[in-house]
Amino acid sequence: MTQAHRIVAIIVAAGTGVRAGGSVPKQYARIAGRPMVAYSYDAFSTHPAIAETIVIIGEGQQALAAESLGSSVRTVIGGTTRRESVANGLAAITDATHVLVHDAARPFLSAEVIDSLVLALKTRDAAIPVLPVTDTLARGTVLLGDIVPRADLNRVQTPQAFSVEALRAAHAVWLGDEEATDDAQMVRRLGVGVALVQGSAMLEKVTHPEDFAAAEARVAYETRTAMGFDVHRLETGEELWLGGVLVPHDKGLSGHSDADVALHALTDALLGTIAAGDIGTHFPPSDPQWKGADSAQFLQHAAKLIADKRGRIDFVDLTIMCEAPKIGPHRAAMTARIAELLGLTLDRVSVKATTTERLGFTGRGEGIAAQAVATVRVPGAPA
Ligand SMILES: Nc1ccn([C@@H]2O[C@H](COP(=O)(O)OP(=O)(O)OP(=O)(O)O)[C@@H](O)[C@H]2O)c(=O)n1
Ligand SMILES: C[C@](O)(CO)[C@H](O)COP(=O)(O)O
Repeated sequence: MTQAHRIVAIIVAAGTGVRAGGSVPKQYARIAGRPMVAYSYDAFSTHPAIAETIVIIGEGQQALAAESLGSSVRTVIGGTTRRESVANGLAAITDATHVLVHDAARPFLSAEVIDSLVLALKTRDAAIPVLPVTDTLARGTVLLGDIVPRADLNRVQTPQAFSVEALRAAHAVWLGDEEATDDAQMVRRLGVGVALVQGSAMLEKVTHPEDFAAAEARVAYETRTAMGFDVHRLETGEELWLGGVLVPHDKGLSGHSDADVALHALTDALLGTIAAGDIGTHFPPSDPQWKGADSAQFLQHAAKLIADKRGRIDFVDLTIMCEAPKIGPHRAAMTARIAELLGLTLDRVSVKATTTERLGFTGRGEGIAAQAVATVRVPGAPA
C-alpha cells in the first residue's frame, strides 16, 4: 500500500433477498430493532482507516436507505447481480487507492476484521476473511458419495479488500459467461495473489428466514434495573387517580398533574434505566401545559425513550403505600392499564400494595407513596 492511500468501503445492498423472504429486502429488515444494513455501515463509518462508505442500493430504495442510514448516506444504484452492483460502486469511486467490498447481509463486522484486511493490503493487492470448514464434506444427493478433504478448504466471507486497480481490472475483463459469486475469485483469475486473514463467526451471512433469529441472538443486550419513588398529598375535593385508574375515595391526590403517584414512580423507574433524568426533567411542574395532565402520557413518554434506544421493557414492579383506599379491588384494573400503556403482557406487570401500619404520613392518611422497579434490556454492541 502506498503512503497516499485512501480506502473506500462499498456495501452491496441491492439484492432482493428472495431466500430470506419478508416484506422488505432483508438488508432493511430489523435486527434488534435496527435495519441490518445499519450495522456494517456504522462499523465502516466509525473506523479510522475508512475514508468513505458507499452503499449500493436497489432501484427506488433511496427512501428506505435514508430512513435506515440517515439522509447524508452516499448511495449508488446497483445491478441485477451482485457482481454488477459491485461494478456500479467501483465506477462511482473517483479518488480511492483501495476498496473494501462488503455484503449488507453480514451485519456484524468488527473493527478487528477491518484492521486485519487493511494490514494485509500493505503487502498484497487483495485480502479476504476466511473461516475453516468444521463439518465433514461429502458429495452425493441421495446416497453418500466421496468425502471431500477439508483441511485446505475455507469458508469465504466479506469484506473483501482490494487495490482499486486490481478490482477494476478484474471487472473490466470479466466475460459474463458465468456469474462470479464474489470478487476475490475474479481478481485471482487475473493472477492476483489473494491473502487470507482470520474471518469471524459473527460475520455469518443472513440468507434464510431462520438466520434472522441467529443474528438477533448475536446482539448483546445489557440489562438495566432502576427504581422510582414518589409521594403526593391526599386532599378532599380531588379525584384519586392511581395506577392509571380512577379509584372511588373520599379524598384524592393533589399535584400539578393528575398526581397519579403510582404512574409517576413507574415513569421515574423507566427513565432511570436509560439514565434519562426524572419526570420533572421532562415535564416540569412549572410548565402550565402539564396542569391536570393525564400521567399516562408521562409513562408512555418514558417507554418511547426506551424504544428509541431499541430497548425492551422486561418487567415492572410497583408498590403502593397507603392505609386507604384498599388497592386489592383495583389491582387487576391497574395491572391491565399499565400493561396497555407499556405494551406489555400482564405477566410482566406487578402491582402490589402495603400499609405502613398506621405509621408516618401514609399511616395517618395524609398522603400516598409509591415505589417502582423497572428492568429493561438495551442492545449494545454485537456480543
Ligand atoms: N443484484 C444484487 C444482488 C445481491 N446484492 C447484495 O449482495 C449481498 C450478498 O447477496 P445475497 O445474500 O445473495 O443477497 P440477495 O441477492 O438479496 O439474496 P437472494 O439471493 O436470496 O435473493 C447482499 O448484501 C445483497 O444485497 C446486491 O447488492 N445486488
Ligand atoms: C460474497 C459472498 O458472501 C462470499 O461468501 C457470497 O459468495 C455471496 O453469495 P450469494 O449466493 O450471493 O449469497
